[in-house]
Amino acid sequence: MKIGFIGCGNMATAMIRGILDSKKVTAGEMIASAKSDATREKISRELGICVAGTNSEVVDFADVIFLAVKPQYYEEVIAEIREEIRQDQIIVTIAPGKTLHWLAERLGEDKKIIRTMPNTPAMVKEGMMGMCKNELVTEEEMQQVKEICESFGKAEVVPESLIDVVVGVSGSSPAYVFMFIEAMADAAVADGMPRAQAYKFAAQAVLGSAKMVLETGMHPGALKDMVCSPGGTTIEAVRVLEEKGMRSAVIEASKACVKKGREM
Ligand SMILES: NC(=O)C1=CN([C@@H]2O[C@H](COP(=O)(O)OP(=O)(O)OC[C@H]3O[C@@H](n4cnc5c(N)ncnc54)[C@H](O)[C@@H]3O)[C@@H](O)[C@H]2O)C=CC1
Ligand SMILES: O=C(O)[C@@H]1CCC=N1
Repeated sequence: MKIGFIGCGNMATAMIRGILDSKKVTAGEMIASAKSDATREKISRELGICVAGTNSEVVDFADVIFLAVKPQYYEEVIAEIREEIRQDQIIVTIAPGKTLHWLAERLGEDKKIIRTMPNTPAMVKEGMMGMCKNELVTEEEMQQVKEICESFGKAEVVPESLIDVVVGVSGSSPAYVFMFIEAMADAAVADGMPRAQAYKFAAQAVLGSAKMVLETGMHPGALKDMVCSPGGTTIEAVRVLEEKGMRSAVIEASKACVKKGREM
């Protein structure tokens, strides 16, 4: 399976690295287009894949084509490649808001389309992707693309009605988690810990807590209770977090994120 990326910024680079490292696809079976000479030189040097100066070259070469440009460029890129896409190719989108219906209207109703939402932890092969497809993509093709995407983390098929929710819970949420880590580290710095050490302690606490949720299968509330000793330190922190509306802030932020995605 030959894989192409139109646009090669943060997300595409992370995904390409994962795919190459998995050895499911060789560098010779991958291509990416980029607009500037500087980006083309960087992709070629860092990833060793074929680099195209035009999006047509990607369409000409690949069986599976990831549209990895920002949502505001989707319309223009689709108009550019629409006539060149063959019915046996699969278009994979990674932008929020662009529904299968919106995409089929522009790409053509006869085109195979998979709509996904990845996230930047793909850079360290700990990504989380939600994906859905139109009826022209077979179950076997979906499975093949899913396996490719699992080379940079986890991937799960969801109904299209949940893709906007995926943006809030995993597509955008790394940003909230980074803010949480930064805030915890700021507090540690305020109490005298060197900054680099503070980031390490805060990030490892988040990593370990996430692993506990995934690996124990226990309820997050029960895991929280295990940390809170009666009359101890943690319950004091929990009391202040509740007073400051932490849960509500996260829920409202995530709902604003999902709402924005639906409007895009
Ligand atoms: N950054 C993130 O955390 C996530 C991003 N996404 C989505 O992934 C997509 C890409 O986002 P990023 O990688 O963050 O953006 P980016 O800005 O890092 O990369 C986009 C690349 O596309 C190139 N580009 C723009 N117009 C082009 C054209 N006409 N032809 C070829 N290349 C073109 C740009 O020069 C740039 O290198 C977006 O749709 C975004 O919404 C999805 C999930 C997470
Ligand atoms: O902020 C955004 O619009 C993109 C989509 C999910 C993460 N970043």
